Amino acid sequence: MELPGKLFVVAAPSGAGKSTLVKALLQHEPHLAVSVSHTTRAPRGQERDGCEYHFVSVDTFQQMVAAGQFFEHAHVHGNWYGTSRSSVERLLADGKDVVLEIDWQGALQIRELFPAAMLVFILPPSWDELAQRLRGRGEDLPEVIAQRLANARHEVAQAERFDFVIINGSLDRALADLRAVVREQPDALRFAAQRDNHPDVFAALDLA
Ligand SMILES: Nc1ncnc2c1ncn2[C@@H]1O[C@H](COP(=O)(O)OP(=O)(O)OP(=O)(O)O)[C@@H](O)[C@H]1O
Ligand SMILES: Nc1nc2c(ncn2[C@@H]2O[C@H](COP(=O)(O)O)[C@@H](O)[C@H]2O)c(=O)[nH]1
Repeated sequence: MELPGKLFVVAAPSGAGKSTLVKALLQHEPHLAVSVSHTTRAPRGQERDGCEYHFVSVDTFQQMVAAGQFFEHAHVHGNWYGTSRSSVERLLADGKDVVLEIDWQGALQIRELFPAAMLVFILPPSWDELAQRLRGRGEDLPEVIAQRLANARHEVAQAERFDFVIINGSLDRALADLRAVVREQPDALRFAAQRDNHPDVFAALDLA
C-alpha cells in the first residue's frame, strides 16, 4: 500500500525513552506528527483521553479490530494497543509525515502493509539504566515495571529486524541520530554499524 506521505516507526522496550525522543523530535521537525494510538490499558499519571492515547474498553477495541479499523494492533504487557487508520489518514491529509510510537510486533505489521515505512529501534544503554528510567518515571506499579523489564529481553532481541538502531544514552546524541534518520537514512545507524561502533553496549544487552 502507498501513502501520500512518509511513515516512521519508532519502537523500543518500555522506558528506553521513545516518547521523550519523539516529543523532542517533533519540536525540531514540524513537518512530522505523531499518531495517537488506541489502548485498553488504564490512563496513568496525567494522561488524558485523546492526547497520549484513546483509552477504550476491550469490547470497543475488539469491535474496531473486527471492523478493520486498525493498520496494526498487538497485545503488549497485558493490554491491547493499535494504530487506527483514521488517525494516520487524518495527519497525512493535513500534509504531515507520520511517526508511530509502537511496539516491535506492530512495527513489523506496518512494514508488511507499507514497505516504504522506516523502522527505528531505540536501545537503552544498559539494563540497569532501563530499570532506573522505569522506576524514576514513577508512574508504574513495581509489578508492572518487573513485567516490562522481563519483556524487554525479548523486545531488544528484535532490534536486528529494524532499518535503524539508535542508542538512547545521551538524549542529545539520540535526538541527533533520530533527526538524521527522518532526513536522510544514514548507514551509520544500521544494526551492524551500531554494533561495530558500540560493542560494549551490544554486549551488555546480550546482542553481540
Ligand atoms: N537519554 C535519557 N537519559 C536519561 N533519562 C531519560 C533519557 N530518555 C528518557 N529518559 C527518561 O526515562 C523515562 C522513560 O522515558 P519514556 O517515558 O520516554 O520511555 P518510553 O520508551 O516512551 O516508555 P513507554 O514505552 O513505557 O511509554 C522518563 O522518565 C524519561 O524522562
Ligand atoms: N503495536 C502497538 N504498540 C503500541 C501502540 N501504542 C503504544 N504501543 C506500545 O505499547 C508499549 C507500552 O506502552 P505504554 O504507553 O503502556 O507504556 C510500548 O512499547 C508502546 O510503544 C500501538 O498503537 N500499537
